Amino acid sequence: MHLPKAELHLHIEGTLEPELAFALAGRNGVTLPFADTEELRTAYLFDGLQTFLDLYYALMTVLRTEEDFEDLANAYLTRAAAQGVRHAEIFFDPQAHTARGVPIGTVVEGLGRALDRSEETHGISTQLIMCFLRDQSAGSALETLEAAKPYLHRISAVGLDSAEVGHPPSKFREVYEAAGALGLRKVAHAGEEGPPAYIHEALDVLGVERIDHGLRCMEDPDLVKRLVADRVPLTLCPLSNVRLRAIDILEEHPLRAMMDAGLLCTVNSDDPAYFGGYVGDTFHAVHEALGLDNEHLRTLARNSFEAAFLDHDEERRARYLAEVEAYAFD
Ligand code: HPA
Ligand SMILES: [Zn+2]
Repeated sequence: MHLPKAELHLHIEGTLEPELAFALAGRNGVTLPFADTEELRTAYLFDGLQTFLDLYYALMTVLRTEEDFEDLANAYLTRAAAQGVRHAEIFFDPQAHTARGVPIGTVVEGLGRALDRSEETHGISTQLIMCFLRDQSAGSALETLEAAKPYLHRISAVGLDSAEVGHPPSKFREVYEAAGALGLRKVAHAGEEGPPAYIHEALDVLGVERIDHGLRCMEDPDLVKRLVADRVPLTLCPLSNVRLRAIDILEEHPLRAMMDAGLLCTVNSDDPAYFGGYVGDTFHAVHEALGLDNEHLRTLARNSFEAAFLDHDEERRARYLAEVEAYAFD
């Protein structure tokens, strides 16, 4: 679907398609524990976040050089452009690479090579969001922020991802304070598998401006009231929720109820190489499964630009919003 939109919840490592994974494995002399792309695809049956993460971390061992990260980002941007993405705020997981001996500079500079040319090549403006792995220690997150200091000109925000349950946002209070003091903006995954209390904590303790997922807010009516009143954006990922078994089938996704409740919902792809669709595919899927009409879809696109970190460039935001209003559905 070509409706102009911003993608605000996208893990660049989650865009690693099997074909590129095998190509990079060949280029870098890495042996994958799968014979071919077909055998790899059969591993894509997840029973929750952890089984997905195990494969996600295993596969990214093929990413080693700046060129690899550049190729990965270019492949994503090419697909995103074909699906109407005009602005992308892209997560990356530095600890997943530094733990394997790949320096953070290789990751950021490699991605940067693609992002620097993105507007010209793909017509997509971009930002980078550096995520801390919440199942690693708070000390490791602080070390990661320290290691990122030479590259902060390329990073606009910090985020929090990986295995959620048992790793509440409050564990990362100190590193979020430090990130805020460095002028970085703040988001966090919360309420994907974790309870609504984690969403409260992400807001109250970490001071985040957006909640990534936030699906489970619907269990807490007072929290919903708060998110509505404060217009806190939620970056929902419906196809991810189905594949990771947060909900059984897309037809049961609460997106429509969440929009009706007045929540500032956006729709995103999360890890599109693993979850069966890029963001335009996701818009199409919720249109079909939830009976969302064109005006619902336009609202989702409008919300994506409202929730984007474009405060330093309101002219650009206004231009994108005008594109949304002018879009003619076929
Ligand atoms: O959906 C996700 N949730 C948490 N961590 C992640 N890391 C990549 N994708 C995800
Ligand atoms: Zn995510």
